[in-house]
Amino acid sequence: MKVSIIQFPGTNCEYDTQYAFEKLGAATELVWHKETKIADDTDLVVVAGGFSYGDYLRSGAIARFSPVMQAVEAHANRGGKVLGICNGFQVLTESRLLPGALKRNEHLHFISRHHHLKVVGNENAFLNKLDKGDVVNIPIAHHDGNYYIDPDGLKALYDNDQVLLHYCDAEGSISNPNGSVDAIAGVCNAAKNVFGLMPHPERAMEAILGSADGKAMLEGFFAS
Ligand SMILES: NC(=O)CC[C@H](N)C(=O)O
Repeated sequence: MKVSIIQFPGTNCEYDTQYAFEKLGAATELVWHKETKIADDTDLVVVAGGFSYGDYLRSGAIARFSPVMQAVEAHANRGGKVLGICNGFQVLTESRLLPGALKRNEHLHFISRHHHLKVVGNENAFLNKLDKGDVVNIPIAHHDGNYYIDPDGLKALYDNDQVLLHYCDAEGSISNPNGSVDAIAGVCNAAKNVFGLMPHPERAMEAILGSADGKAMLEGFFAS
């Protein structure tokens, strides 16, 4: 499996992402945002987390215009898989490759800690190694993680199994750290080849660092 990881000025999770996928056995390449091509044989494009363009204007709003995003869009439109983690999720919503938007956290604070997530949708190329209702423990680190979508859009997401993850507590009851609509932590597009989430599975690859639950999430891509 080959994974292409996109870097913008201000991206800071690309090496963690590379480490995580290589640990699972993938070959990886880093792709600078000025590139206009991504390797034709890539199986997965990951838009990594961080603070692209310093989060000026709005998180992801400037990165969305980088040259590489045309190649990411072309890859997605061919049915290729794309995963956006945290700032990558913000870039994908700004690009309209994913529905909804990420607003400033409700309480206006940056949050950096582990948080539990409940699997809502697993019939996709991302979370198929987990069962619906499974609870995983994954770090979050953001100030703009407050997912918003209007009521019609929300209904469409549930009708089409596009809601992937809810924020919850260790027992699986809803626990919303940032004000997201329905405590949504991750979604996919209607075609189910573009995925985005605010939490960082690439930072949860070994128990000694707090959790290895990220493995089971990312392993889904190896199954399909
Ligand atoms: N860890 C990250 O990717 C940070 C995401 C984003 N820039 C925010 O703070 O909301």
